[in-house]
Amino acid sequence: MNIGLIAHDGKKKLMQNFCIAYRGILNKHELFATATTGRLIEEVTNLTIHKYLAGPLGGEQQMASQIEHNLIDMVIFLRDPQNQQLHEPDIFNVMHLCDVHNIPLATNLATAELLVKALERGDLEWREMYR
Ligand SMILES: O=C(CO)COP(=O)(O)O
Repeated sequence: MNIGLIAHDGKKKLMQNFCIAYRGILNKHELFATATTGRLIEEVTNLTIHKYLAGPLGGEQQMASQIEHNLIDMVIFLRDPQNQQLHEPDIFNVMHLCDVHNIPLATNLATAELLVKALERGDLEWREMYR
C-alpha cells in the first residue's frame, strides 16, 4: 500500500512518535510525505520515505496529484487545529480529494491508530481492487 503522511508543525513530534511506535507496520508499505515531515520521520526511524516538496512549497499539491491518479491508499494528516496555515487551500484539497476518491484519511492520532491497525489486519486490501 502507498501511505501518505503529513503533519503540521505543532504535530510533527507526535508524527515522529507515531512512526516510531508503528514502524513495524509502516515498514511493509511505501511511505510518501511532505519534505519536512518525511525528513523528521527518517531522523527517528529506519523508515525510508519518498519525499515531496515542503508543504508550503507545493508538497501537498504533489500528494493531491498522486491521490487523483489513484496512487495513494491511505492518508495520515496530523493537523494542528490551533494554527491556521497560509497554504490552507492545498490542505483542504488533500482532504477533499480523499473524500472524492474514498481514500481512508486520519486527521488525528486516535483515527491514525485505528487506520494503521486496520492496515496491519489487511482491512484495506480492498483498495488493491481499485487499481
Ligand atoms: O505544511 C505542511 C502541513 O500543512 C507539511 O509540510 P512539511 O512536512 O514540509 O512541513
